[in-house]
Amino acid sequence: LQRRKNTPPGPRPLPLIGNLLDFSFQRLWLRATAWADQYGDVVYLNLFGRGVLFLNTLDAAADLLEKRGPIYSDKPRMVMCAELCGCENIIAFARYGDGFRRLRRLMQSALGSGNIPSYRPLLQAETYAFLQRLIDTPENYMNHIKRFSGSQTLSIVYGYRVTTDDDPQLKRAEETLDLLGNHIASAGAGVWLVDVLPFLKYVPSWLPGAGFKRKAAAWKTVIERGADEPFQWVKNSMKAGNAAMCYCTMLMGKDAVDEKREYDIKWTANAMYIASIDTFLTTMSHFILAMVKYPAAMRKAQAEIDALTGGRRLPSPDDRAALPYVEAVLRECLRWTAPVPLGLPHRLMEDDVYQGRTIPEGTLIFANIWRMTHDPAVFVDPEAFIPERYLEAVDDAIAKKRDPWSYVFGFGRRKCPGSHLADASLWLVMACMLATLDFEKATDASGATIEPQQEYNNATFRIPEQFPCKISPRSEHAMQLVQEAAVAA
Ligand code: HEM
Repeated sequence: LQRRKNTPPGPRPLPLIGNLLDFSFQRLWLRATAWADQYGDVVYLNLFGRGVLFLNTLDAAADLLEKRGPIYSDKPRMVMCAELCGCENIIAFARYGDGFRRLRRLMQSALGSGNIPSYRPLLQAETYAFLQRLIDTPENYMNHIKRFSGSQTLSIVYGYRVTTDDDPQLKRAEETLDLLGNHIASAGAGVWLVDVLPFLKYVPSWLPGAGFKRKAAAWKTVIERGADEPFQWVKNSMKAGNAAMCYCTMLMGKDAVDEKREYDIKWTANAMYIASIDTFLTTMSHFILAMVKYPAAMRKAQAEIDALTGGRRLPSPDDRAALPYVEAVLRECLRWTAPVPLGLPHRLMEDDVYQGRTIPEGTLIFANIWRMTHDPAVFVDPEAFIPERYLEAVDDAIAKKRDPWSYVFGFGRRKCPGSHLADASLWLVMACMLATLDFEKATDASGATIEPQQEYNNATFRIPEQFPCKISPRSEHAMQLVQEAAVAA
């Protein structure tokens, strides 16, 4: 049993199954945080003998995932998801090595902070269209956010503009996400029998009991189609000479690219839309929730914007430095939401020792981002939405611990490559929503206020179910500004 090897503290495992009974795959971040309170900064469990480690502080995550990055950046072998269903081409599932480094470099070259200004016109066009839809049918706000995250991503990645809710490329993106989240990765949190007994990969598909292979073959077709179709669309537009500036055209350049580079561009493009849709959905729906629950913060942010623009125009990215309270609202929103509360698991590549305890090779490492963003020692009243906490003067060490950018995007060599893009896009959409819309609690037929309830049914992202709320334009003039901007974009 792994406990005998002087592993870090954690709940006592049972023979063979280890800590299986301690786990809950729904809201695992809350369970992991309760373990942190009981056992400390680093907590170790095992599942059928395989180690699972939770890093509960910024220091522990930095010590291992960043300073010891060369051995903490691998991904677990996922036979069903990665090898049989073809997801190994998607960077978030790629094993650590040369192929992974190639994909990473490619993404960084197009998504580094220096490239973000070139995406501005696309971000603005998508933001204005989204505001218009919110004004027209506010009761469908969750669908509008979904459509915004999907169409913004298709536009940035492929230069493809979505014009209707049932757009075929949007449907394709949704199909891929549904397949990944609800089918391939749903069985026991993504673990299939073939992951435990990899030799099953070689059994013929027609054998009874090999249904997983037939499923995998069908799902692989869907995954590949999700990557091929939009990429082929960009290539055709490039040939026709009417391709828009986007991630793919930026990397394809004017000269012919070799087959390998083209393959890498296609799959990183695919990874981008998979990775951005649910994270945006989670963050933006929590933003609305925060505005509904904390109207004083909303009013303060609106007053700051009005003082700058005089209500005569929409805020633009150039206004950012002049709007410190709006900046604090964005930071608090990322902290309060913690969109990916346990990050994505890394795999330790060799035995390691930390704080005198052994961590065995193969251990899955989770950064407990939820705990870091809700640690009462760092954030007073962590459950409350308080943007003012970022405006206090504090020393550098505390400022780093309090800065959500230090952890909500993960750590080390696998840290989110889309963080600069997410930052620019979220700032713009939130500033424009604050400038033009009011968010309030809904009322029922008798006029009584309905308190929004948060329900979460996703194991990886904190996507809330739609909650009742009232969204309305701040004024006739605000409506007009949105309309003009949406038509002009
Ligand atoms: C609010 C928005 C977002 C949040 C909070 C977020 C957060 C994260 C986190 C926590 C990880 C795991 C990092 C780790 O393993 O340590 C990650 C990975 C990733 N993210 Fe994001 N993300 C966001 C938006 C985006 C966007 C817009 C893109 C694409 C343009 C993107 C692309 C990716 C990719 C490709 C990975 C996998 C990286 C790898 O395994 O090497 N993300 N993200």
